[in-house]
Amino acid sequence: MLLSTSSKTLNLTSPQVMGILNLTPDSFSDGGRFVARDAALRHALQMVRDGAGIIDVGGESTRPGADEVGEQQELERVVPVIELLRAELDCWISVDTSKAVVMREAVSAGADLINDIRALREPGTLAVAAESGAAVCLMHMLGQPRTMQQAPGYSDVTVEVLAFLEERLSSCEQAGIARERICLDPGYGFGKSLEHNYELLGKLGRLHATGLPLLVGMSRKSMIGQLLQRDVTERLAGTLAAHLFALSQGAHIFRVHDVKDMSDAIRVWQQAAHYQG
Ligand SMILES: Nc1nc2[nH]c(S[C@@H](C(=O)O)c3ccccc3)nc2c(=O)[nH]1
Repeated sequence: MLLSTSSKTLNLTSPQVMGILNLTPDSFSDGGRFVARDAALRHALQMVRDGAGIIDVGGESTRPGADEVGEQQELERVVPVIELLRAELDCWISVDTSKAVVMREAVSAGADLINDIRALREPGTLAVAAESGAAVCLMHMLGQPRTMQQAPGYSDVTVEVLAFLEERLSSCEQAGIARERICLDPGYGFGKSLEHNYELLGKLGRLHATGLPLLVGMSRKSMIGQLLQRDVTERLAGTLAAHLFALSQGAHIFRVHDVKDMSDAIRVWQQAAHYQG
């Protein structure tokens, strides 16, 4: 299975680790320690050495209740770092944004993948993504980050997430974005209760109905913390378990903070899976 841009292809026959590069002062787990650009570059270089095939650059915290970040502020955080990474790294670079202008400038600066938690529903984003030639990740979210965790409700979370992603898929195809450029993400932690998240993980295989690559991101999230009663610095074991379960269900891309640990876990899992009956 592959994920393509208009000029590059990512080979997904092997699991790909997406390393998180938070450039936000209020990002809930890194506490903004990577705001300085050289620190961001050093962290990205280390994540590539540790096995990351994609670096995900984010300038807007999507922490529930987080304040919206302005366009100019997000541009100033994200674009110079993507330029720096592009000059130094051969890996894929993704930009975690929902703003059309940030998508356009980030791809111009060298981003290969638009990672939009709002699945290209904001004004102008479908057109910008289509003309950018970049790959796209469409993620499910119920509501908006400020309110999404207040009382999320579904009749069948897996059915509804799949229906949402298929609707966004057809909007993308109508806008001229080829399926080969698209991967899908159930959006763990985005408008889901603890039970919704685990049902969505247990039934992740249902999303293969789309025939598209699946990206999952559960790293250090409350679905781990609430279940285990662990704070954000103590969620590595739970994060690895959740992502290896997703791998066993055929997921392709894993968005994590702890790249070295995820890379090691994948290698051990693959060594055993190689001999499976
Ligand atoms: N595609 C894709 N992009 C993503 N961006 C993020 S923000 C997330 C975090 O853990 O950084 C987060 C979620 C909730 C609160 C704070 C931070 N999560 C995803 C994901 O699950 N999938």
